[in-house]
Amino acid sequence: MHPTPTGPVIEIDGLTKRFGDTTALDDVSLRVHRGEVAVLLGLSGSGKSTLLRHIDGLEAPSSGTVRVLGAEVPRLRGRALRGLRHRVGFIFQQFELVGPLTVLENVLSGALGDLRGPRLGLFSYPRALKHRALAHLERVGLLDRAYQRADTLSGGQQQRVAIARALMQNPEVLLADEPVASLDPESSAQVMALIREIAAADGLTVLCTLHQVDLAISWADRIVGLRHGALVLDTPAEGLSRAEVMEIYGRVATSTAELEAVDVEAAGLGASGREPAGVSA
Ligand SMILES: Nc1ncnc2c1ncn2[C@@H]1O[C@H](COP(=O)(O)OP(=O)(O)OP(=O)(O)O)[C@@H](O)[C@H]1O
Repeated sequence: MHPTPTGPVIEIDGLTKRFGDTTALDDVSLRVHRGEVAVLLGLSGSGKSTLLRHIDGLEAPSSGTVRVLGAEVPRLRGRALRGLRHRVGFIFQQFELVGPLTVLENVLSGALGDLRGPRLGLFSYPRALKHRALAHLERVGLLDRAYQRADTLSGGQQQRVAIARALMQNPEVLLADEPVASLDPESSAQVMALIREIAAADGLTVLCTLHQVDLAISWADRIVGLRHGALVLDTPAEGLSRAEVMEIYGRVATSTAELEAVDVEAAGLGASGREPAGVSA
């Protein structure tokens, strides 16, 4: 359990990020409070990953401020930056596990920040850490897979291992960058339900990018929409209609077929990964 709220966990003000001629984020201001579960929606290239990366100090702003858990992230260096990253778990679309290692070793690697020096093999980890790792595996329903090679698991199982690894940090914030983009609908639903359950139990603040509009509405407390790097929607998810959300994508779609077509393009499964034809910015 984490301390009671004393203000926003994530405070972003006037954040602009340019990569050469590309404005990836355009004057974004956002507050996320402790325990909130928010989804970032937007077309491919709208700046979602770049926003998450600023929160973890992986990108530095061109202008504006990013405060996370009270720290000015762009000013952090060395130990202070590692300290922040310890409190912020990050899970990714491609799980980022070490395939030939066991599931348990992958989970244990989440605690490497607590240990001095590299670790080779299971015997090199303290027993107490192994117990913690096994407890997290039990929590994600994979205790029976602890000694299996990570790359022999299904995609959904691998993402659950990645969640267990993130939990080894005992994080206060969880960032998830398209955590279910490579999963089938059933595994997606399981992984998202698991994140929600853990967030509620541990008081985690979650910011998650997704491409599935319906899943976002049913799963999140709050929907934040980015379009061309600018924040164009920030609203509670409850009661939100799909059509309202689709405005993020540049138009109000009218038919189910049209909505589905936009979802496919938004997920980068369409031909271009850019805005649908006929969309005006
Ligand atoms: N390191 C970089 N160098 C140059 N351009 C970058 C870099 N990172 C991101 N961009 C550009 O910034 C814009 C936003 O990219 P970002 O990855 O944040 O979008 P996204 O909404 O997460 O997209 P997707 O849904 O496809 O992951 C894009 O135009 C991208 O090409």
